[in-house]
Amino acid sequence: MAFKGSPGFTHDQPDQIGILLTNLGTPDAPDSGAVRRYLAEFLADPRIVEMPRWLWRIILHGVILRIRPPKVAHAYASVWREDGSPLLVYTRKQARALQPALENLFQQPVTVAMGMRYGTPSLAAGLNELKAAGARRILVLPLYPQYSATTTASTFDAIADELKTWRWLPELHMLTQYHDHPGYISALCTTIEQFQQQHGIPQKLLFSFHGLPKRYLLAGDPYFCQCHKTARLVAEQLGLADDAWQVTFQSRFGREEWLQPYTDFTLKALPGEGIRHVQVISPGFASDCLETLEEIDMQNREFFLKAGGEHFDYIPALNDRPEHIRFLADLVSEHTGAWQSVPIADAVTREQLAKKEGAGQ
Ligand SMILES: C=CC1=C(C)c2cc3[nH]c(cc4nc(cc5[nH]c(cc1n2)c(C)c5CCC(=O)O)C(CCC(=O)O)=C4C)c(C)c3C=C
Ligand SMILES: [Fe+2]
Ligand SMILES: [Fe+2]
Repeated sequence: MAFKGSPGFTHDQPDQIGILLTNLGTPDAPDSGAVRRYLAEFLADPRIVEMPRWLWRIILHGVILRIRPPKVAHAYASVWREDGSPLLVYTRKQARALQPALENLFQQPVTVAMGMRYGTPSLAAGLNELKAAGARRILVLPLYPQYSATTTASTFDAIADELKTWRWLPELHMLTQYHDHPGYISALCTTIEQFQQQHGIPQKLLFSFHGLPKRYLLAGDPYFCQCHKTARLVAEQLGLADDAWQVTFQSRFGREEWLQPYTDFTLKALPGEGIRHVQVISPGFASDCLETLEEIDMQNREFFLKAGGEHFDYIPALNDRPEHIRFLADLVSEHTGAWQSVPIADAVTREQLAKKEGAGQ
């Protein structure tokens, strides 16, 4: 087999630092065809659905990809923006804002690229963008605060698949979680406090995280515990009473039991317990997306109000809020310390080389 060469590199280029921000991915358009292509790639990932392949292939292609795409495309259409899918739009904004923040911090050029685990732009495209920019030290930062094999490890699989084809590997570091990082917890507290200054204090603050089959927790996935720790740290920092907050899990898929309690069941039950004003935050989503804007802010809002609730607020994701970008820059800085101290001036730049040649040296 032939390994891909590295036309982006020559030996005289400085060893830049490159950051690859990654997220889950989203369809290219809010229509059935694009959603089917996206779901076919997403749901074929063995990290997402752990089931004998032959059986899953029959269910996926025989049932799910025939029934689900039109329904899900309709949901996407309800949150689609002029500039595209919210998940992609916000992740792109994060990458664009992070680059100057990091250059300011490091006082040296840094390239930030963005890639999606499923769909476009792919993780391979992001890695190749960094390579073309001369980045020989690459930090991969999946925007998943809580580790799960379904998301974080799956991102690693795709990074490894691409790097398997490279001849000259970069120095590589991949973050796997930041669920209890003080900067992340503080960014969440700031966004909650600012939101509450405008919307008031609810009777209950719900921390709603994307769910997983309970089987994955029992098999050792730390995701459930990390979600609980994130919520507890935020509640502690905000000084919330025990009955003023709760952790729930959303976005169930399929028939087996997922992590409990379920967000939708909880919101339907809360008015009966005398809770008329809730606020929901989804701290596991670094960027707003279908699962927050449609599932929480539309579907679950309706469940709560129909059950007798009076006031429902969704607190937006951290997205490109300044405190989020500052935190991400600090996080990257903490994990690239050694790289920052390796002077890139050690490598001879093109300009220096040209000068030397010009001077006949
Ligand atoms: C089928 C199993 C699924 C697992 C396990 C799962 C885990 C998981 N997902 C996210 C984050 C996101 N998921 C999103 C959408 C989405 N998730 C699943 C299924 C599983 N997710 C599906 C089928 C879909 C697509 C929509 C649908 O058909 O209902 C999204 C939003 C994407 C977007 O385009 O906006 C995110 C983000 C996490 C964090 C996670 C495990 C921890
Ligand atoms: Fe409100
Ligand atoms: Fe999901």
